[in-house]
Amino acid sequence: MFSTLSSRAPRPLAALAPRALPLIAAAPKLRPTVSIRAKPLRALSATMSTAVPPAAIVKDNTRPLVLSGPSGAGKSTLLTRLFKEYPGVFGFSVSHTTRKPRDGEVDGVSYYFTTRDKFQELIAQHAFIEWAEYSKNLYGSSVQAVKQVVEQGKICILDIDMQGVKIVKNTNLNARYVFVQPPSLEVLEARLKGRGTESAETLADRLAAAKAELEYAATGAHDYVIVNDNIDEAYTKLTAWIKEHYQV
Ligand SMILES: Nc1ncnc2c1ncn2[C@@H]1O[C@H](COP(=O)(O)OP(=O)(O)OP(=O)(O)O)[C@@H](O)[C@H]1O
Repeated sequence: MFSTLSSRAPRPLAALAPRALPLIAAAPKLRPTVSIRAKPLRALSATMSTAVPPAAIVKDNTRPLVLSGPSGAGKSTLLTRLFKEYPGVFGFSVSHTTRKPRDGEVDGVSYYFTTRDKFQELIAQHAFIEWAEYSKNLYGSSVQAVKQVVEQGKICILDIDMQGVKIVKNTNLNARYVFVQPPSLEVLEARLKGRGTESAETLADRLAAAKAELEYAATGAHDYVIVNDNIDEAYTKLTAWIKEHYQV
């Protein structure tokens, strides 16, 4: 039930989702079936002159931005750069935890500190986008906490995996979805090895999960896909897309 994939310290909205939560599969995108070449020229020009222009993109900072992709695809690298370039514009939601506060930690700022019973209640209410257990403590990211970031006037970023994406799609958060894709599974493996965070076992788990992530992305579940071959180019694509869809 609990995630065993992550050997790193938990961070907001980056933990793995519980496998037991209900999943909603995304529908594949439909392609138009009418060929304009079948029409006579006169009809074609009439169609072109009366064609409805594509709807303008509405910039809406209240829509959370979901960044997903296989572990090692480069999400953290891109987000670190984004937060640095646009201080105060983006925010992560505050996570819930059952661990005790450390010196200096403030409830509602560092974490929402909660009891195990209350946490279990929230799980039963499907309040979490993701939750997991690390070192006998529960950590979770709630839909409500995302809304609080939006209420503060920040663009809420969710760095989540496929299971989390499916859950967010089943909420009223009205998010936008960007997928960060590695150039290949071989390159992904090399990057994960290079990061030095994985044992042989977690590496194999992450690569298996990566295949499922790529298959899910191939269904057209995301609004935009960035292949992270070169990090500078990937970052330029991300910021260009953000400027098109958000007021930054
Ligand atoms: N375009 C790139 N070229 C080469 N190395 C890269 C590129 N993008 C990221 N990396 C490196 O790949 C490793 C994985 O990147 P990162 O930690 O950002 O992935 P992630 O998607 O956030 O993974 P996780 O979900 O496990 O946190 C890091 O060591 C990072 O420096």
